[in-house]
Amino acid sequence: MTLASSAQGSGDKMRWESLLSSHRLEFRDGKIRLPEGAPYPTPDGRSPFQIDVDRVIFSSSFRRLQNKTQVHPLSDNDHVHTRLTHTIEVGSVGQSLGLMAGAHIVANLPQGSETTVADIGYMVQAACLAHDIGNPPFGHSGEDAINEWFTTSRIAKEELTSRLTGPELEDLRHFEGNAQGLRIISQLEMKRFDGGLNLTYGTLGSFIKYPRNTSVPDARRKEYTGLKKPGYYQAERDIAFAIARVCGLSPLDGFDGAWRRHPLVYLVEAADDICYSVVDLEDGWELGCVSFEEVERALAPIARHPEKYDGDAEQRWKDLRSEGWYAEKSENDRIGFLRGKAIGNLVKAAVDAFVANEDALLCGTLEGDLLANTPLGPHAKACKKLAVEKIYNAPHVLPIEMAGFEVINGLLDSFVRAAIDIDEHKNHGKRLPPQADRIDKLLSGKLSEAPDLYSRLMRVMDYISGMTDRYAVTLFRKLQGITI
Ligand SMILES: Nc1nc2c(ncn2[C@H]2C[C@H](O)[C@@H](COP(=O)(O)OP(=O)(O)OP(=O)(O)O)O2)c(=O)[nH]1
Repeated sequence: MTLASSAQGSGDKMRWESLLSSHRLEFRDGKIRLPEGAPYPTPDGRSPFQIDVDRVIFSSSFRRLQNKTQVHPLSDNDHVHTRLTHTIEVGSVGQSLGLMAGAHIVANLPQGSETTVADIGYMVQAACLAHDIGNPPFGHSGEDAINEWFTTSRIAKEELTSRLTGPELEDLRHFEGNAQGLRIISQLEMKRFDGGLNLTYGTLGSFIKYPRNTSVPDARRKEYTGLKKPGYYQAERDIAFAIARVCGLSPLDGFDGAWRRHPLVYLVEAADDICYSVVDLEDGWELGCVSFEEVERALAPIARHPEKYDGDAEQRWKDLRSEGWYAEKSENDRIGFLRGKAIGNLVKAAVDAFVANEDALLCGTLEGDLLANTPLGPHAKACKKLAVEKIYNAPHVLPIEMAGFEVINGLLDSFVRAAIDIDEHKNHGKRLPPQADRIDKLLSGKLSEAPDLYSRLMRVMDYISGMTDRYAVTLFRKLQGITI
């Protein structure tokens, strides 16, 4: 029996009334103030979750996604996706998923509930708009670079191991865009270290894709989808516990601070998967990594006649090619047609799977993600496989990712050195080296005002991971004396 299927009985079943909470994360005197009584009414008649959408969109971390890598770092082609265009698309698909699944959820809520279908659309959209907000420069290779530096660099091994606790070290060695995202929306943006964007618990619960900390051993990550990656750091432990408590997430037995996923996480995840499994192929074709025919063969079984789910994929591609109206279109138009149809069909299939598996979602027992539980799952998986084989490791991607690795290593060398020197200075009254002083000023004094070394290092991570690709390269060059 896997962990996913081990929740038993109605005692373990999560309840929509708590999962859709419109109470906001709030702090008083530096501590979380758990909600009491009814949520405050919104001042202007907007849905509380629409306010979440607006707060995420107007945050500076969201704006910086425009110059962060989706797949192709620092591309000269203005037509391929950045994290921002990807995020906007995920928000759009997420809203549709939320509205369609929301119609089913709201129809079955107890009488007197005020949650509307539109609320659920906004809730999923807000979580979608935030889903990549914690991504560092250079995408996944940026995450790898940070983790490798904190595991293998001389400074990390010789100077940090003895100064930090085990869980603190785990946070730094497992930098993860998802955990950083929670930190951004709940701590760093708007009200700094005072509840951040003050989002609703419903949106925060839908955002935490991996409701566990960085200390879960690698060997246990496969036991449940929600354990795959870290979703929060020690610094956000109280916030994660508050989200779990207010939303009523079921605890995962045998773990300290891990819970079953909020059911709407599955819609956020599906929106992300739907978008990138389709458009990464389109971008790959645009940049010459895959041929038009490869993309067409991959998308045709999803775009055409999805009701014939068991049909022969090859035959469906041939049927499509033989249709006169299609054959007359340009390749660009054909890609546009396939994209639109494929996304529409995947959305419908995901909503069907959500409704069919609602009980398992509320019990936290669904195995795998939502798309894997649809008849289109294998075709979506084939799209991802093609992207992994031919696009993510394309010849133009790898050298820039390697350069990104060097950039992040160089920045961490300088900034972590400064954080350690500032800590020594604070603890032993030593003279602050001039470079540490400059770096502290660059971060507006955030390193010297932090209470301890762990907090200083987290602020270094906030600064470096918040950089856009271009800013990281420019700053690195300056620090190396390449451009003054
Ligand atoms: N250049 C490059 N892009 C990648 C690589 N792996 C994934 N990507 C791209 C593909 C997608 O557009 C995007 C997200 O892919 P992932 O499967 O890693 O993310 P997923 O959303 O499942 O991760 P998450 O669970 O949200 O952390 O990043 C890689 O090795 N190289």
